[in-house]
Amino acid sequence: MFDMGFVNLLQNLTLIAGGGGAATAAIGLMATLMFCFFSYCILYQSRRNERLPPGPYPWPIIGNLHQLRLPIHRTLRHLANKYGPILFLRFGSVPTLVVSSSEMAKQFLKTHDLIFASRPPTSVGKYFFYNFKDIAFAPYGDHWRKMRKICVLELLTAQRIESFKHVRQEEVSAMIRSIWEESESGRFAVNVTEAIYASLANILWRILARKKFSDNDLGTDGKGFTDLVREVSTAVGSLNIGDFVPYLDWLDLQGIKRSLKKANRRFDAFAEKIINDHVDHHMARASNGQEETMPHVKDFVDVLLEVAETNTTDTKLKRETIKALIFVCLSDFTHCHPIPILKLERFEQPNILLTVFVFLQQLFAAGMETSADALEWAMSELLRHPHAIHRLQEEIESVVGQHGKVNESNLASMVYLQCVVKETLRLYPSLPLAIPHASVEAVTVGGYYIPKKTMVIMNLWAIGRDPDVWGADASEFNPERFLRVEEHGMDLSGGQSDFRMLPFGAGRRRCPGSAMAILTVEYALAQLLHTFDWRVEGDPSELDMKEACATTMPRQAPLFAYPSLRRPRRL
Ligand code: HEM
Repeated sequence: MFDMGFVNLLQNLTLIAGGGGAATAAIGLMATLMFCFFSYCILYQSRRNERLPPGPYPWPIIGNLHQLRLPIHRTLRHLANKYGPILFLRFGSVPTLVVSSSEMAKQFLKTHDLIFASRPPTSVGKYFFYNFKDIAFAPYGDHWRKMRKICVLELLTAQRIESFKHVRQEEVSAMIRSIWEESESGRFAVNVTEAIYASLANILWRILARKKFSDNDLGTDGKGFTDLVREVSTAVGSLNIGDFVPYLDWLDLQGIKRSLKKANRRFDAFAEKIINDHVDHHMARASNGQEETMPHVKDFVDVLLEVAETNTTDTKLKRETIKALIFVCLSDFTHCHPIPILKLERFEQPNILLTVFVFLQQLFAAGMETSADALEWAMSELLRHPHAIHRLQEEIESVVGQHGKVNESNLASMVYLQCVVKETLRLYPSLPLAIPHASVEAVTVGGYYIPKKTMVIMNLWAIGRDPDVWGADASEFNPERFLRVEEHGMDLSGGQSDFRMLPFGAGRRRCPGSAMAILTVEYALAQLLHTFDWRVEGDPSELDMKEACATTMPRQAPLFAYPSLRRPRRL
């Protein structure tokens, strides 16, 4: 993510430095350079007085950005090996701290959690997430607290997750069938990566909005959902110069702000369609008297609309209006259409629908790729370690029998499966650099002065592979390590005191979706291995394991493998 952005960034800096002939740009550049130079002098005056953590010396304007290389988490670990587990850098003019050990992570995410619970202001939060109306990019404060509460108490509760059991069952079974069909009964290798991503996207869409969406649901002109996700992903994955060199922000050199605003408009229209669909559905059920007689499983949009109805005074007002309008419409149902209701509502009270939109987008983004990445890495490592596959298959069979189907309730008895998933997340945390934190005030940590508004990057990838904690084989896939007493029963949710690995972060901003993610990954993995034996072309130990550099950390090359049915069965 950062790397692509960095390449763009350097290109753009070179471009404007070249003049381009535009008088405005030239004047802007001169002013900017002078401003940067003086800011730089002032900042480094303070650096001499305070004991900042160690780090390489920054260049004017771009700071240490020129030192970032692909993949960024590896570069940052390399720098940490040289300068220490808290490393001070400057991304443009933004003071940036990289934390690379579990001991230091504990200082930031436990001892001083409150000070580091905010987020740096980025253009993604501003232009795509409706000026930080989301949860993941929102600064610490009232809005974030409200969003977090809705997430934890309404959307991602154990009960709610359980209520979508049938969705996971149906979609994982559909994935298994499609893998078998695509391989033409095991004769051809299948694209396991593609199958996993499609299945997890279907699961998440059904949890969020009741139905799966295809490209055509967004647009039939080839500008469908995939295109939108790609557009946003590119914008999110680009390092916006303006975020780090604020004096250049107004120039929008890479066109990122334009692109985010455009993507936001397209997503907004799509999300509105989803809401319309929910109002339609609700009205149809109400008119048939089904709301009382046939309760249905509520998806996240249902829950959010309900929360909006009951939560606060202003949202209540809006829901009352909706109810009144629905009532009016119901009194003459045949002549009513829900869309005008929503148009009117949006006009009157944009905040509630906005919250729903933002939640939809963000939970999809946060939940889909992360879980899919974990599953594809687990499959990749297992394919390289046949003894681990064998042990896992034996365990699954001992719990469900040869012909039985895996049930989510069986997972608690599958200890080795849990070890495999933990080991995968240790080596391949889906967000290798978490989501940047920001300090809300100056503080001293580990004897070093950390200025206010410092961006803090947790190198979760480096923490999970620290040989001081995990031993000389820290970079090896060895699920058995989690059977040892010290690691057995290790809780990954980040809400406890164990900081040896942090795939879901820790403290106030830890991932609220960890339980759902682990359940989905364990269940899908168990089904994939209980149904099929797997092999790859050539020597499994030679399987390409390079990671791609995106917002998350997927495989660089898709995983292809041959499935063969373990027992004759109907799929
Ligand atoms: C294997 C799967 C997943 C991994 C490895 C993962 C990891 C993470 C990490 C590292 C963070 C940042 C923590 C920090 O800032 O310190 C995060 C935040 C977040 N995750 Fe996940 N996640 C996963 C799945 C999910 C799922 C399934 C959902 C919900 C559907 C979800 C929702 C979120 C949200 C909303 C945040 C922002 C929290 C905040 O800023 O308060 N994640 N996740």
